[in-house]
Amino acid sequence: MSHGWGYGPTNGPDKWGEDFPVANGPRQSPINIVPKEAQYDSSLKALKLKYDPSNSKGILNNGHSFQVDFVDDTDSSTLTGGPISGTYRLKQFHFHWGASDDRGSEHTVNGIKFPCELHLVHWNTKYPNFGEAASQPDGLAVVGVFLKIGAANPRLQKVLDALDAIKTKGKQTTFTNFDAKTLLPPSLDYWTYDGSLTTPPLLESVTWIVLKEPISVSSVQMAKFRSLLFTGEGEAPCCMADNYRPPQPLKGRQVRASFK
Ligand SMILES: COc1ccc(C)cc1NC(=O)Nc1ccc2c(c1)[B-](O)(O)OC2
Ligand SMILES: [Zn+2]
Repeated sequence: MSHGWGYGPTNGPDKWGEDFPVANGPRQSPINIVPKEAQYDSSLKALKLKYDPSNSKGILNNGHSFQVDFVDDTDSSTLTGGPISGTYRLKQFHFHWGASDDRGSEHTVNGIKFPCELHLVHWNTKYPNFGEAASQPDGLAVVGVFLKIGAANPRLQKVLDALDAIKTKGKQTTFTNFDAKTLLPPSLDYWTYDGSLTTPPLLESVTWIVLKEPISVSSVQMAKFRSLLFTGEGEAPCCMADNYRPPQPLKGRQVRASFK
C-alpha cells in the first residue's frame, strides 16, 4: 500500500499482506471460535488480573481505534495464571467496533459477530519492554472481551465521556484513576490459542485469552464509539467504525477452553 494501512477499500485487511507478508502466516488473528471444537484443558489455571487504577495515564485516538495507556514500569498492573507462565504487564486497552450493531468484533463465536470487542494488552516481563516483547512468540497476552447489546454499561461511561476530547487522529488527553478490572464480566472462563496482533505489523506474538462471557453495552453507547474520526483535524471527516479484521484461517491450531 502506498499509503498507511486502515480499514477502507484501498488500505483494508485484504491489502495488508502487500506490506506485511506475515498477514498470511500460520498463526494469524482473529479467528472464529467454535466452542464444540475447543478442547477443555483441566491444566489451565484461573486468570489472575491485578490492576492498579493509579497506573492509568491517558487516552489517545491513534487513527485506528482509541486506547487507554498505562504506566508499565512496575509490576503493579499484571496478568498472571491462565495459559501463560510468568508475569505480563498491562500496557493499554482498546476496542474494535462496527458501523452498526450487527458487526464489529474481531473474534466470532460460531460465526456470530458481536458489536464490539475490548482488548486488554499485556507484555511478558521476561523481555525489557513492550516493543521487544511484541516480536517474540510468547511476548504478548491479550484478554479479549465481547460487548453485547443490552442495558447501558455504567463501567464504560467514563471512557465514553472522554471521547469528545479525542475526536480526531492524534488527539490525546489525560485519563487517570481508571480501574480496568471494572470492564471485566463476572466470569473469567476463557478460550485460549496462539495468534497475532490483528492490526499491522500483525506480529505472531500473542497468546489470546478470549472470555466466554460478554459485558453489556447499549446502542446509545455504541453510537458514542462511532462519533470518533479515523481522520485528523482539518481533513475530510471519516467516522471511526468497522475497525475490525475478519477471522483468519486456523491452520491446524488448537483452541483450548478453561471450562467444561
Ligand atoms: C504501529 O503499531 C506498532 C508498532 C510497533 C510495535 C512493536 C507494535 C505496534 N502495534 C501494536 O502493538 N498493535 C497492537 C498491540 C496489541 C493488540 C493489537 C494491536 B490488537 O490485535 O488489535 O489487539 C491486541
Ligand atoms: Zn485489538
